[in-house]
Amino acid sequence: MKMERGGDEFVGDERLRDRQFDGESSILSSALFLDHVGEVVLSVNSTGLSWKPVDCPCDDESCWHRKLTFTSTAKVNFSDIYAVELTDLGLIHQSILPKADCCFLHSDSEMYRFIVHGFQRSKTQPSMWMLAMYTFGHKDLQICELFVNQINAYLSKETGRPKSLLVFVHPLSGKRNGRRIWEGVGPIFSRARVRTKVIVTERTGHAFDVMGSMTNQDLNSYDGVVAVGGDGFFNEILNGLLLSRLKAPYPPVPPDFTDSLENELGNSVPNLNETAAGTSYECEDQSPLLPTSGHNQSGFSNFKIKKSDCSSGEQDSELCISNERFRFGIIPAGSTDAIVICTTGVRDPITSALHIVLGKRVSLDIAQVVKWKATSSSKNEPDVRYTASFVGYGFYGDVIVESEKYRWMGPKRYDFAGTKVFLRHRSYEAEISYLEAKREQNISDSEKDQQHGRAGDCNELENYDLGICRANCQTCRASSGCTTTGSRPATFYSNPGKSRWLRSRGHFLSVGAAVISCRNERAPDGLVANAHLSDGFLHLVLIKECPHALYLRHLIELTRKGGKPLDFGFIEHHKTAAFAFTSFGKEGVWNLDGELLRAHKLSAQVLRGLVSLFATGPEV
Ligand SMILES: Nc1ncnc2c1ncn2[C@@H]1O[C@H](COP(=O)(O)OP(=O)(O)OP(=O)(O)O)[C@@H](O)[C@H]1O
Repeated sequence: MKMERGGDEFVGDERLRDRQFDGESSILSSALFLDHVGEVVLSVNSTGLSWKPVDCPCDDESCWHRKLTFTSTAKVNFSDIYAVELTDLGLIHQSILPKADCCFLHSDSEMYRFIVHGFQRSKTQPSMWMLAMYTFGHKDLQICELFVNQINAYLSKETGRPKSLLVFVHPLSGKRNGRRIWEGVGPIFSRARVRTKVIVTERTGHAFDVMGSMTNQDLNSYDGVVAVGGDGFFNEILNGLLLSRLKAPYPPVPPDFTDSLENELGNSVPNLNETAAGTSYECEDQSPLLPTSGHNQSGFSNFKIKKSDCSSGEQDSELCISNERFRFGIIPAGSTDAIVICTTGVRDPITSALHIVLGKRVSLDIAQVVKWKATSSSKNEPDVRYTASFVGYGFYGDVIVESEKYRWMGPKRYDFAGTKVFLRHRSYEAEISYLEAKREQNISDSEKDQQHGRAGDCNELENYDLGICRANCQTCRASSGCTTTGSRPATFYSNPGKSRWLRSRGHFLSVGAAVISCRNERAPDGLVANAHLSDGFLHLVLIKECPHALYLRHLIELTRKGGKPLDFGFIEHHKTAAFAFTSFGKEGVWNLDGELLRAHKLSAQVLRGLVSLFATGPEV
């Protein structure tokens, strides 16, 4: 049989040849059969695999093999390979190319096989990663084993890939198919030999309780935690980890905000403006993610920094918790999945699973939100939460209240509730104070100029990429003081004294603070198209009372790709590191990732690059 020729041809010293591809000498090279293609010479070098068709022996100018197959070498880098596995004796299929008598392409044959597992980017949507499998066969089992061992040896040198993960699966998330989604991607983890401890949640708060009760030593045995669910579920896990461990200073607030709390609480309210300034920091080693922390006499929380881990000069404001190893992962199964869309570019469980097993890494800002008083008449009791995506008051809270009545509708309940709340058109009186971003930080003016085709005064801003956040985003790198290794010390806003407090008071249909752009399938560019994953800013979006029709136009703009939902006179958009909120009169509710929070007085700040995610940022 012709196909056997390739298997028999390379014997003894000839069997494994040293060849050159792309100028780099290969370590291992041999003729094998590639499933559905034909006979190829496969080579391994330090960067990856490459293969080329064996030369066709015929002189026939019309030979399909010569014409169609391969003038070029196919290549897969190790960074794009997540597993290789030896399989049983089995069929290698004939070429899918037209038959040609002169070449060895026209019959299936049984041989030993191994499969290289990698991925390919979708041609139409580069952020979408699709599984790719290359099955090679050879008559000699030893040849297959040699390749598998060599490829495995290189894969083990790939840095940053997780070996052990804690996985929470929310079975009722989104369309109630969290479990099925996990079963769909589970084999990717087992092929990549990532150990997974899987917990299928049984109730709200289950994942929070598990995360909160685990010791740091337990957490240290994992390289990260994966949520199979929606944004709310991820934030529950995030809070389970942070609330019991991170004692961050409360957000800075304007003096009158503190005064009004102090009047009611006496000395028990810390002077928030002094919290961070002048404190010293150190890190605790056992924590997988977080620094040790402690309260000073006035009740503030002090971060501690391990100086050797931090590269930026401004150590007094740095919190060194950006652990390179420990990361979060999200496999989308929810109703919105905005965090996944903003961090991978698509809402696709396979893409997310690949980002995780390949050990991708991106830093994420986290907002710390403190509810001080539930209602104007209730007691002051600071209650801290963390969010990776969005907090909203007014319209956003009312939609959640309304949608809870229609849970049985599944994700469609948000549309139904949204319409009802929109028709109601309720506004709430409130005062919002926010820290002015410094000129060189506040690039929104310049962003607006760009949008409108004006040059803008960009002198101070030339290092910033003013576009949208994407993989290897220059804005996030520049503003985080990223080191050459890509590590980013997490920081909190430490010096409010240097910035002015600005304020806005009025009747608002909604008050929202976005940590990220919040892109989703309904709002393809998100609420704030140019928000970044880790630039250290919140985007405050204040929508003032306005005619119904104008509000509808804002909502329609939100659903349009390339729309300008914030370009309306009744909308204020401020980039800020922190804000404080007080309601007057009729009180609305806050929506924190789908969870309701009653807060008459609330403050929030961004913690820059606090956590890392298994993701690259969108490839757009
Ligand atoms: N087994 C469970 N049964 C009921 N509720 C659960 C369970 N596990 C988790 N939850 C709760 O469900 C909430 C919502 O989950 P999740 O975010 O996955 O779904 P979603 O609201 O459909 O999606 P999205 O947040 O993307 O809109 C979580 O905050 C969590 O507290």
